[in-house]
Amino acid sequence: MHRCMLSLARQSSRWSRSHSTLAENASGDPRWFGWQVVVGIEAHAQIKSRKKLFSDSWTNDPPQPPSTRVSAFDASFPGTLPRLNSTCVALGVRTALALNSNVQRRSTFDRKHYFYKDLPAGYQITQHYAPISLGGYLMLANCMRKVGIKQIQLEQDTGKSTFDVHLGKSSIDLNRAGTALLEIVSDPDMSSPEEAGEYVRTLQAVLRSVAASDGNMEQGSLRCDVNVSINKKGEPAGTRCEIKNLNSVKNMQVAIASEVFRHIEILTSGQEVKQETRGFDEEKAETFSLRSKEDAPDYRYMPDPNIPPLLLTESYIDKIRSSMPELPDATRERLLAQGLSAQDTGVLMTADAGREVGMDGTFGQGGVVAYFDAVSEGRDPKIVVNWIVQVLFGQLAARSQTFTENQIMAAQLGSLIDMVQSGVITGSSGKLILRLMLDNPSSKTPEELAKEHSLIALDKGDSSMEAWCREVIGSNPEVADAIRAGNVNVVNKLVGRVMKKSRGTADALSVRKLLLEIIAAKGA
Ligand SMILES: Nc1ncnc2c1ncn2[C@@H]1O[C@H](COP(=O)(O)OP(=O)(O)OP(=O)(O)O)[C@@H](O)[C@H]1O
Ligand SMILES: [Mg+2]
Ligand SMILES: [Mg+2]
Repeated sequence: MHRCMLSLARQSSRWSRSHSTLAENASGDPRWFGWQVVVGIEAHAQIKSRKKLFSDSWTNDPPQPPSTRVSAFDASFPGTLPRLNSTCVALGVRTALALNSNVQRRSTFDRKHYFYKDLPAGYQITQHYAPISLGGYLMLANCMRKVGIKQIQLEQDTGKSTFDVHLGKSSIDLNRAGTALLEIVSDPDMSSPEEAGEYVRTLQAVLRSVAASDGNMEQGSLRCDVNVSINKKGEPAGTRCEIKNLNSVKNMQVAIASEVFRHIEILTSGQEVKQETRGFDEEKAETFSLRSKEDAPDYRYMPDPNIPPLLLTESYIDKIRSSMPELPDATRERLLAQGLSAQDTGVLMTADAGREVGMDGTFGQGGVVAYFDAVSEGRDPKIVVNWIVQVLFGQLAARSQTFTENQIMAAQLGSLIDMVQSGVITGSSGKLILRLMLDNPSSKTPEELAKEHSLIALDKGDSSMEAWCREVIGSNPEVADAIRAGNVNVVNKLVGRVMKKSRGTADALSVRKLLLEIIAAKGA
């Protein structure tokens, strides 16, 4: 990545040097003075369903040995027929509604033909002529932009082929073949790499909130093709190039910027941009040609004769509409209204790993926001978010675990927080109990653990607390003298020693107070 950024910086400075005259009448982005950038994104989201789009085969989650999750239909055996998975349709409709798109009462499936080793049928089933949903938009909060959605279509994923250079052999894995995808096609409404990045992140959050997809670019459950063109202000849109196979938001942004610089160089040297499909070389931070428009395959789209039109009733769509979960914009507003900082809200929402979907498309538990909601029920949200973000996330990170591995139940964390708030245990004992719960997950209550480990906070009047204070004063007479002479701050040295003796069960403020009382009484 470092190299990518360097290379971009190089290109950027080269450009601004050679075109400094344009800078004076600059319009828009200083990185490409005088030019307008247009970006449209085709996102392919893998639908989080346990079965494939047209077969009864399980999907490959968690990943299984190659070609063990494949039915005769996915392997394209003669005589097999597709049967549409209703969960995938429900999740498609849910996504469409979340993107303010118009769900079509009638949609159809088509065959898109091309020959590739990971596509046994020689065609992919998609919705070319009549997609499940048309129109819509996504609001980007930071850059204040409304990005239009052109359409959303249901389609099949392909298998995977890998090439072993040492053996000189290609291998095909059909586990992914036939898995359901949603292709979400945006309008060309974005005008910078950053806006494209925000679009993808916002889309990820929406997909996760409706539990339609994990939307993870690195793991391939969200794959984006970006279309980029440039033009001068007031002139018609330029010729677009489509960049495929981008595996992170960061790479996507670098690819767009490098593509913009490439178009500028072509246009300023008097040539024309050719419409192309391009790949992205991460090492060089550059795009490269895959095929030109002339070489584009003729997909010979035709209606799939084996799949009848998908007819959705208004009441079916309404039922899904009325069971829609809270969408990210609404969640953010709700958390902010509860007094959480923008930063904590962002952390909770970013960590919200998505929810499990049942076979019927119903939601289970699992997301960070749902966890926060459960713990903060009847408690101060700001205190709860602090425990989750600072303490729990910190401890999980120290164990290289993610939130999905968190074994502390919301009820356990809730009573732990109550115990600290009411002074039954000290804050440091609370953190210790949380660590114990992570190390040895069990259904034990924090109270039981506190008793088991003798962590119940000591009263100021507790005899052992007074004994420890006297002991510490006795062995540090010079500190006691300094305090009597007016240097009260050094009492903290003694507080630390008493806390150590109490193994954190004493409350620091009470210890401080008691120490000062004893020292003053002695001095009198
Ligand atoms: N001038 C342009 N500059 C940048 N992007 C554009 C421009 N015109 C259209 N686009 C974007 O290009 C994408 C076109 O996607 P679409 O699925 O409609 O067609 P396709 O790329 O030709 O087909 P395929 O699905 O086979 O890749 C859309 O996201 C659209 O917003
Ligand atoms: Mg497309
Ligand atoms: Mg395309």
